[in-house]
Amino acid sequence: MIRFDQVTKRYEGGHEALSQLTFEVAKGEMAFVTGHSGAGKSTLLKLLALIERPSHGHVMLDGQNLAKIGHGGIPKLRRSLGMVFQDHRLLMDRSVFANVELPLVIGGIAPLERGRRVRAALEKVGLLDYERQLPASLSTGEQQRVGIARAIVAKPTVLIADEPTGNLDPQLAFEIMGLFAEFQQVGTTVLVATHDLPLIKRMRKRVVVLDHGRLVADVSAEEVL
Ligand SMILES: Nc1ncnc2c1ncn2[C@@H]1O[C@H](COP(=O)(O)OP(=O)(O)OP(=O)(O)O)[C@@H](O)[C@H]1O
Repeated sequence: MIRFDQVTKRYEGGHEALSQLTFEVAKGEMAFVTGHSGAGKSTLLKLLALIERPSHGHVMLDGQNLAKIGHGGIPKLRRSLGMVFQDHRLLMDRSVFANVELPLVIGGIAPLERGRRVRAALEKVGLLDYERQLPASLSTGEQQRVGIARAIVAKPTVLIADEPTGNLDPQLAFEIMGLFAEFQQVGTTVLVATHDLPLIKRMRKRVVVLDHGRLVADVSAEEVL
């Protein structure tokens, strides 16, 4: 489903954020990407979302070489790829419903169908009763769940998340990760970047470890102690 083939990313100024990175994530698998600050975790996810492009090598998503997707193809790619960020990036002056609905509006989905899908997404994250509220009236954990509902509302085949639990206490973080694991259970491929090792250990999923842009360990779910 996801394949990095000898991927190097060098930012302007010569810094190499990823060096000859090769790994695969199978369809329906859930994996963590971890490593020190600056190891290249966010860069890896940005290449998948076409926020950045590799300097060398190929990134494949669902059998498609991302290098072949031009600017015009990016919205379509982003509909098959749900993205969750640490700072959830919600529109604070719009209701929870409107925030979650946004990808469907952009995708040209009809209003009736939008309502159905938004409520299904809010139900999955346990926020069905919150649709009329503004994000500011919700707790940090609830706001993060709105961000997750928005990421999954268009039923993406792949879900990527960059430090999605960074601001949350350990129990809330575990619950949010549990949500990602539930999406995996219904067939979504999930890739989560985090430096939270205790949380990774609790989840018992595959772990890809980066160090200065290089893959230094790839630990299967069964091997996680
Ligand atoms: N737009 C950019 N321009 C130049 N250098 C960048 C850019 N984005 C990231 N870098 C550099 O690339 C390296 C990898 O950064 P990246 O954000 O991918 O790491 P990370 O593992 O996600 O770190 P963190 O855990 O702190 O978020 C770092 O040295 C960073 O300074």
